[in-house]
Amino acid sequence: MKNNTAYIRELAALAPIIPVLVVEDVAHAVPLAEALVRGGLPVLEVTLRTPAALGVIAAMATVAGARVGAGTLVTIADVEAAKAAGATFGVTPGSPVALVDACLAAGLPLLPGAATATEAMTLQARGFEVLKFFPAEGAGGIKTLKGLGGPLPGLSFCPTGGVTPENARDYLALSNVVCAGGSWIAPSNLVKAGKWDEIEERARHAAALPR
Ligand SMILES: O=C(O)C(=O)C[C@H](O)[C@H](O)COP(=O)(O)O
Repeated sequence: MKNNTAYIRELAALAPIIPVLVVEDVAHAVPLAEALVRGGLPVLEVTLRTPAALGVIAAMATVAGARVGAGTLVTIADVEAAKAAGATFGVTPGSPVALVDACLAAGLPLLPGAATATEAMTLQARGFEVLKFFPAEGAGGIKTLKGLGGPLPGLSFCPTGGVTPENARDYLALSNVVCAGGSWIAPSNLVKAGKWDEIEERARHAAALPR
């Protein structure tokens, strides 16, 4: 578990924001990843929400500097497919035991999802120290993270779900937040329209957020 934590901490240290990506066309993968890396966001979470996602992961993995992970890991088959496609880390919205076991068995470093104290404590007992706080805004946002920080000072979080350019600064200012995830840097409409310059610009702003 030391390795898992070290790997996820290393990713979190690379940029304050992890762009959450929903990509429908494999042809968009390389220019999108290149724009995000150029903009200073090298850690990419490709959600397995589209039929193209595994191909997107494989294509993005060829981009120099990109650290490509798979999000929306929900089933054991997702874990195996993501690993085979070349994902170097995984992200789950929640953390059923069998899913966490599958990631450990696959040797896929994991940012496991948690929304409550019990979920966070269960993961901590298994050795995870950095968790995805999801869905961040829906689960109480900054107030909940502050609350968890009292009794669980050994845990760090990557809040995702409802993080925006407006509230990202406040999340990142919390002592138990190491980075945050969000879809605003590369929303589907900009990806579909091939607006790589606009995405790079959004990435640049996000990469400059203080923490
Ligand atoms: O599919 C997953 O596993 C996810 O990670 C869900 C994402 O966290 C949110 O969809 C991002 O939330 P927004 O930035 O509010 O759009």
